[in-house]
Amino acid sequence: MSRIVVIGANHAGTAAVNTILSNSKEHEVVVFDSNSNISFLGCGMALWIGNQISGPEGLFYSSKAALEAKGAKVFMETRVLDLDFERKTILAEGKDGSMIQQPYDKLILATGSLPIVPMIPGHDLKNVQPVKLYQHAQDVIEKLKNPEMKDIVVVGAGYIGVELAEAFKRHGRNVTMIDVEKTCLSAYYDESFTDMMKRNLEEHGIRLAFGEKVTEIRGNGCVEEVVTNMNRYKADMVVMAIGFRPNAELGKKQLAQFRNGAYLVNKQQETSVTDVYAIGDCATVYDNSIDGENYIALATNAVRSGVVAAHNVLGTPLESAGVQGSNGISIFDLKMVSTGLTLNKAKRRGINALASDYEDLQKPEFIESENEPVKIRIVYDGETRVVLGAQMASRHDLSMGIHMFSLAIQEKVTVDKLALTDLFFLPHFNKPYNYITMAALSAK
Ligand SMILES: Cc1cc2nc3c(=O)[nH]c(=O)nc-3n(C[C@H](O)[C@H](O)[C@H](O)COP(=O)(O)OP(=O)(O)OC[C@H]3O[C@@H](n4cnc5c(N)ncnc54)[C@H](O)[C@@H]3O)c2cc1C
Ligand SMILES: NC(=O)C1=CN([C@@H]2O[C@H](COP(=O)(O)OP(=O)(O)OC[C@H]3O[C@@H](n4cnc5c(N)ncnc54)[C@H](O)[C@@H]3O)[C@@H](O)[C@H]2O)C=CC1
Repeated sequence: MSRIVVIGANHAGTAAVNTILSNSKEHEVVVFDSNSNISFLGCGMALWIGNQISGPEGLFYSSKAALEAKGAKVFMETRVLDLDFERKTILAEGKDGSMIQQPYDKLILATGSLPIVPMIPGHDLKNVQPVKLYQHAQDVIEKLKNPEMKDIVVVGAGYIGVELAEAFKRHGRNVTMIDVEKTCLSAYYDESFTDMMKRNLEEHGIRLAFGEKVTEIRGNGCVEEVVTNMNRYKADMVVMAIGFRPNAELGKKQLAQFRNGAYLVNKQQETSVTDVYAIGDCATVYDNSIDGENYIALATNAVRSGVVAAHNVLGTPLESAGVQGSNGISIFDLKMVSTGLTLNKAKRRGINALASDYEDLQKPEFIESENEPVKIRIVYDGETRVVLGAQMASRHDLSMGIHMFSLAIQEKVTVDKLALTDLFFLPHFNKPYNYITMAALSAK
C-alpha cells in the first residue's frame, strides 16, 4: 500500500482525492488543509452577497466527512509548513500547535492561490477587504448589515470586481470601480466587448474610474478614502480584486517555477521533482492558444488538473489536453463568454492575428419574443488561419457556443473549416445563416 499525500483540499485537491478513491482503494490517502472548510465555490460569492441565492449552503459540494467516507484521512485547520523531498516527508502543524510528520510515496501540491495585495500605504486599514474565501464573503455580508457602509470602492475591474460591483449595487450602495487599465475585463475581451460592459455598469449606476492607479488608502484605523494618481474617492469599504498569485511558497526553493512563481508542471502535472505533482492555481497550465505554459487561475482548470494528477499518481498515464482559458460572466443580465486569445493579446505576443466580427439577432426576425441581438468576434492567425480565440455577448444565454471554439483552438481548426462546419438550424434557436457561421464566413 503506497501513501499519497495531498496538500490543499479545495477544488483541485478535492478532485484529485475523489478521483484517486473512486478508482482505487489500495492506497492510503492523507489530506491536509489549513482552512476549516472544503470546496467553497467562489463563483457563487457575488450571488450570495447580492442576495440572488438564499444562502451559502449550496456553494459547497464536499466536506471532511464526505472525503473520509470515501476512505481518506483528512486533517483540517492543519497547515503544512515544510516539505522534505529527500526523506519524502512533510511537516504540518495542527490548530492546537501539534506537529505531524507525514511520510509519502507520492505528493500532490494543491495549495491554490492568494489574492494579490498591493503594498501601498493603508493596505492594512480596517475594511480593506480581500475576497477569496468563504470567510471573506461572511465578513462582507456582516459589514453590509451596517447602513452606514454607504460608499464602496472596488479596486480591480476583472471578473471578481465586476461581479461584486453588481452585488453591492443590488444593496443600493454607492459603488466606484477603479482599474489601472482603461477598461474592465481587459484580460478577457477586446474593446468593442468591454465597451458594452462599461455601458452596462454605468447604466446601472456604477461609477467607473478606469485608467487610474491607486497610490494610497487613507483612514483613521478604518478606511475613509482611496487616493489614485488622478482622484480621491470616499470609501467605507475597499474591496481588493486585482488578481491572484500562486501560493507556492512551500516548494519555492526546490521546484522549478514559472515567471510568477507557480510550480512548473508538465502535461501529467509532474513538477521538476520525481513523485511530486502540482495542480490547480498553484501550478502552470499548458495553454493551447499560445502553445506553451501559462498561468490561468480558474476552478475549471483546477478540477481537470486534479483528475489528471490522480490518474498519473495511480500509475495510469494520462495527459492534460491543455486549456484555452475559457470563461464567462453575467452582469445585470449582460452575458459574455470568451476563450483563447483576444486580438489585443495576440498582437502583444507578436502574432499576425486578424479578427472577424459579426452582429445579428440570434433567431430569425419572425421570432418576435426572446430574440436578442448577439455579437461575436473570432480571432485567428493571419497566416495559418488557425482559430486563436473567440468572444461572444448577448442578453440571451449563448454560452454553449463558446465550447466549440475552445475545442477548435485545442484542435487547431482553421476559421475556414469552421465556416463550413455542420451547425444545425431551428428558428427557436438560431438562423439558417447563424452568427457563428457568418462570422467565420466573413473572415478575410
Ligand atoms: C470570488 C471568486 C469567484 C470565482 N469565480 C470563478 C468562476 O466563476 N469560474 C472559475 O472557473 N473560477 C472562479 N474562481 C477561481 C477559482 O475559485 C480558483 O481558480 C479555484 O479556487 C482554484 O482552486 P484550487 O483548489 O487550485 O486552489 P484554492 O481554491 O486556492 O485552494 C487551495 C487550498 O489549499 C489550502 N492550503 C494552502 N496552503 C496550505 C498549506 N500550507 N497547508 C495546508 N493547506 C493549504 C487552502 O486552505 C485551500 O483550501 C473564482 C474565485 C473567486 C475568489
Ligand atoms: N467568471 C469567472 O470565470 C471568474 C473567474 N475568476 C478568476 O479568479 C481569478 C482572480 O480574479 P480577479 O481578482 O478578478 O482577477 P482578474 O485578473 O480577472 O482581474 C484583475 C483586474 O485588476 C486590475 N489590476 C491589476 N493591478 C491593479 C492595480 N494595482 N490597481 C488597479 N487595478 C489593477 C487588472 O487590470 C484587472 O482588470 C482570475 O483568474 C479570474 O479569472 C474570478 C471570478 C469569476
